[in-house]
Amino acid sequence: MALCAVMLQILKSRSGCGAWGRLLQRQSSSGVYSSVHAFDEAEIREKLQAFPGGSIDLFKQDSGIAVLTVNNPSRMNALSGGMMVDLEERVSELENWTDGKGLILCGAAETFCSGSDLNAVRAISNPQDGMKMSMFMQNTLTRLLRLPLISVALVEGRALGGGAELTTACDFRLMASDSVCEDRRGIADFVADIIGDVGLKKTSSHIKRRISIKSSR
Ligand SMILES: CCC(=O)SCCNC(=O)CCNC(=O)[C@H](O)C(C)(C)COP(=O)(O)OP(=O)(O)OC[C@H]1O[C@@H](n2cnc3c(N)ncnc32)[C@H](O)[C@@H]1OP(=O)(O)O
Repeated sequence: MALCAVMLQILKSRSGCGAWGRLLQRQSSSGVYSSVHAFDEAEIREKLQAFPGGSIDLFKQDSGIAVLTVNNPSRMNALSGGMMVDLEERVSELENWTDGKGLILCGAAETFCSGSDLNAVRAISNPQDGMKMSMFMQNTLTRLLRLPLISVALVEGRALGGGAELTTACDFRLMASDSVCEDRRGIADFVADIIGDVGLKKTSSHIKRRISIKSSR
């Protein structure tokens, strides 16, 4: 994978100095929602695990660069419930990786991610469970964004819906020339999905810049 090789070189050569060094000093922290918001993580984990399929694979290299792969090729790397739980666990692992410098987030089989698995989304049919799934993912993506690692989303093929959101949890997006990164629900929903209604009022400018990937293609 040529793009991946280029990113590895850039991360290896740049990490640990100047602005990059400052980025590395960011501290991991907890997500947005907790029991204060009536969020019961164990409950939603159990519900998500009822929708298995695919995996999120983490490969930590001795160089300090990790590769996180969204792996569900038969569904264009759609995120099943089990993969959402996997992602949270891989983020926890990265939060505890003291030797880490950089992270490449990519999809298997030369495509990025076609969003949430529509079978799981359809099955989670009531608004309460939908909200809990959204809170779970917002917590995970917030923690991914706050990792003290330089992170790059390597986009080949399609990054759609939740797949496009996933790219916004990285510091940078490197896109193949024929790749597509879009959310068909529109910018407002896109923002709301990432940070939620409460967070919307506090949207920081860097998040707004990330959203502009939709219109920049
Ligand atoms: C946060 C909210 C969200 O993320 S909602 C989900 C937003 N995403 C979408 O709406 C994308 C839905 N998928 C598509 O539009 C197409 O499958 C895309 C990705 C464009 C690929 O088209 P094409 O190259 O023709 O392949 P295909 O449709 O035959 O797909 C191959 C198999 O993969 C499956 N697949 C794809 N995406 C999903 C998905 N998000 N959830 C569940 N399954 C998905 C297709 O159903 C198809 O499966 P099968 O081979 O028919 O069994």
